[in-house]
Amino acid sequence: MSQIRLFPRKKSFQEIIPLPASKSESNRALIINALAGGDLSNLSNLAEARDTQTMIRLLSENGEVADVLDAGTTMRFLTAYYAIKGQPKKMTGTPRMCERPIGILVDALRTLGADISYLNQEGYPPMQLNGFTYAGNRQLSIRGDVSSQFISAILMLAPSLPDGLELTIRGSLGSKPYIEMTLAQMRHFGIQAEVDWNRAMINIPPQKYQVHPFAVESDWSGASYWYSMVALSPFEDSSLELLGLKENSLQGDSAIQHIMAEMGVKSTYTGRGFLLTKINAKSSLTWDFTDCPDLAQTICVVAAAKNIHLTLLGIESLKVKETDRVFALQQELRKIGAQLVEVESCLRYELTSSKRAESKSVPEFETYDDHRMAMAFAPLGLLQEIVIHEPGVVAKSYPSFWSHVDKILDSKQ
Ligand SMILES: O=C(O)C1=C[C@@H](OP(=O)(O)O)[C@@H](O)[C@H](O)C1
Ligand SMILES: C=C(OP(=O)(O)O)C(=O)O
Repeated sequence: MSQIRLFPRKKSFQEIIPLPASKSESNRALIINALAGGDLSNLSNLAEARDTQTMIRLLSENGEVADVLDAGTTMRFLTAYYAIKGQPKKMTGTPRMCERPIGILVDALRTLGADISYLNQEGYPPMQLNGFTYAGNRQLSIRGDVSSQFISAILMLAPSLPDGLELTIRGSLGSKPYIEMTLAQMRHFGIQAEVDWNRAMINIPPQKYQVHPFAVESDWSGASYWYSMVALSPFEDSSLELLGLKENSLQGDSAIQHIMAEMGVKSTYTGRGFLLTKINAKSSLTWDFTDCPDLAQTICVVAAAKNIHLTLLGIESLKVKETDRVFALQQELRKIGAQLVEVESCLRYELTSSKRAESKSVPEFETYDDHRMAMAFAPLGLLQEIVIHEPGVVAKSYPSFWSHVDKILDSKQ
């Protein structure tokens, strides 16, 4: 079993972090650019994330099997891409990927004319894509409460359908900023869409994508762990400058600026990114994570370590991500004396922590095959020696994470 041991340096830090690029923007850019007929040189600053590197590899291969490993966007976006292109393909991934739902996307693709069969369990990968015969339906209704990735996947293909698409989103909608990111990137490549959020309708006439150069922004989800570092540093003059973040981002996780303003970090735009400095934190906070589910782990760990009473809303989608993140958080937060409790079935959780005692024993954190468990707990290494198991999980979104951590913490693999 591999592990990394982190030790506090007991002094302040002032460092520059060259953040990695966003895998969400990269994976959209790759699909859209492929649909536009552009080559890879058109896209700059593509993510080093394994999820993106897997997407690049699969788009360049002509094999019968697409194994996406544990990449949700890669699975959902490529399923729609190959299905509507009529490309026969077996879609598969890690055992966990085969437990993550895909039935809503498959049903929508079947309505449009895709021939898809499940190879194991109905509603879950692996699937066999057998071809596409357009069914003539330009109207499609899709549930929005399980994963926005199904909607993004369909939207990117919509301009290529013979009649375009009128998409209605049913029920509550999670991760909406990711859908807005999809539409913004489509717009960048020349696509006009009519969006009526009041009626939850998106109308996309049939159109051709135009090849335009696209530069991927740094990753705001990855930035969140550096916000934690500043929030948890015991030294008032600790600061970090995060490079490559835009003042007006397409990424919903840029909300970390506002959450952390309440938890002790001020963000100042520098023209090439953001400077993070320490300010006072509130003693309690309620946040709705419906729009930014990937920030929930980051925020839980900081709240637990700083004894901030946290009420979490909108975290139900966490159960179907890389792991059941609610369960994983409950198990690991206990090790620093914090309790994450469901108080209203799936709707509201409370995080409370007893005063964090400097424990004699070194806490060891499991990572559940989830990059965000490793990265969310790492900042605790500023407060005491800790161990993180299977640190290699970070490769999914942020392969250079530990080398960046070396700038402010001592470590031993
Ligand atoms: O579209 C995207 O790039 C993503 C959407 C979100 O998933 P859900 O829509 O399933 O919440 C997010 O959690 C994931 O990391 C990336
Ligand atoms: C949920 C995530 O990714 P995906 O769904 O694309 O696997 C994530 O990166 O936190």
